[in-house]
Amino acid sequence: MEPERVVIVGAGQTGRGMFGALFYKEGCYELTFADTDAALVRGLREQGHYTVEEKDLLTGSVEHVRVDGFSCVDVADRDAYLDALARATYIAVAVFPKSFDDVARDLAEMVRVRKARGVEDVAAVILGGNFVGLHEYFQRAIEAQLNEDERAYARTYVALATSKANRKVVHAGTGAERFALTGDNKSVLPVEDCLPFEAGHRLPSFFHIDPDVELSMIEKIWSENLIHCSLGFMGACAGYTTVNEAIEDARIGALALYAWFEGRRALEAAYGIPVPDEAAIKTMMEKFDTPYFHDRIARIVRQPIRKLKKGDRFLGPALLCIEQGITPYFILRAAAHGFCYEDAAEPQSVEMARLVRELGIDEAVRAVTELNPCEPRERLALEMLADAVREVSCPRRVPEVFSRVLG
Ligand SMILES: NC(=O)c1ccc[n+]([C@@H]2O[C@H](COP(=O)([O-])OP(=O)(O)OC[C@H]3O[C@@H](n4cnc5c(N)ncnc54)[C@H](O)[C@@H]3O)[C@@H](O)[C@H]2O)c1
Ligand SMILES: O=P(O)(O)OC[C@@H](O)[C@@H](O)[C@H](O)[C@H](O)CO
Repeated sequence: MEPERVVIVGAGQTGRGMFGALFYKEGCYELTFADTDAALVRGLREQGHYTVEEKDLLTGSVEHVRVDGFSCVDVADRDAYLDALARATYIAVAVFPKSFDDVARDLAEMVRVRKARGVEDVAAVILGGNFVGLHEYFQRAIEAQLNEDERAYARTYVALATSKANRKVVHAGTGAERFALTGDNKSVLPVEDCLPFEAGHRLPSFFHIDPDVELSMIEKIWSENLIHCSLGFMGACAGYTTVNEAIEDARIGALALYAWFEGRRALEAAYGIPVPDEAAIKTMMEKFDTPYFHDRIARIVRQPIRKLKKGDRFLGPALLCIEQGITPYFILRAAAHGFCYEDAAEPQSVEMARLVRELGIDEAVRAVTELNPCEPRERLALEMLADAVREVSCPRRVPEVFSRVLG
């Protein structure tokens, strides 16, 4: 029997370091990496392998996984790319939200190719990315491009499943071999319980079929990513370069934890998800401050405008807090730091600084977050966030007339 094929869309850190390594270790799949970055595709193809360092963040023990025997395809090479998609049993997507529409367009084209070929084997599209509502977003975006027959075909033979791709993976850095990655060693991938394979079909052993992955994504993004980015934003303002430095600054560590608590209390009130106990909190903090991994703040805060939008790691839990009668003081205070640092190498931070300069704080906060001032809860979040930006940026922004009075 031919091996099942896997296409990984987005051959970056998560694509190679989590999906790639996990599928490779199964030992029974034919792997293809697809990417829009022509140099990455060419380089991976030439080298023919890459290494992932899988680390236990608490003990420092390490396993090196050398991934090889894969193919690579440039998304611009349409025939080859669509052919690979059409022949795959699993398609794992690991891109940022700004690329979701492009990937949805390609998946819709894949549906047409499969239908035209009369393919009746199921394909499972495993969606990854820090985004609340992955399944719904892709379903809408794909179906919007299909006619009624194609939609009916897609609903029968192409399953979309949200997954919680939560391995922390970064480039291995200077001195390491080209394309090498390093990260934690999470060995399971929670996957939505909706794969319509026939009875007896063997799923990858690392799939952990979960009845409510969308809710665990909400939990992950609105608490773990919330504290991560709170440390990142406040750390960036303090001039730190790694999350370890930020958490070792007792004040920043405590403020980030308070933000996390607000999010956790809201998750408990709204969804009944218990607030983790002290031991779990200690482990989480130890993993952030591990001596074996130095996550760069520049990575943690990348694309700050995305991170400050309505459903993401700050405004998602902040609005949930307001809905549940909890004041999201520390969440919005941490978020405010995103408006108060400027990194010339990060286009979205440069853009935010421009918005604040040209529009003033209130309008800049509205433009970045896309909160609706006519909706009472969103209006409260907007006003609290704008005031927090005023407070956090105070020494630099006190109007001249006040500073003269205040001396
Ligand atoms: N790195 C992590 O630790 C981590 C952990 C959990 C979740 N995530 C999430 O995974 C996603 C990817 O993050 P990453 O760190 O791997 O980023 P990355 O930049 O390393 O990889 C993204 C890759 O996608 C490619 N790409 C962009 N548009 C594409 C398209 N239309 N088709 C195919 N490829 C395309 C890019 O060229 C790039 O190689 C994000 O949503 C991120 O939030 C990352
Ligand atoms: O990937 P982003 O940019 O959405 O967020 C940066 C980090 O918080 C994130 O990559 C975490 O390391 C990851 O989500 C861990 O599961």
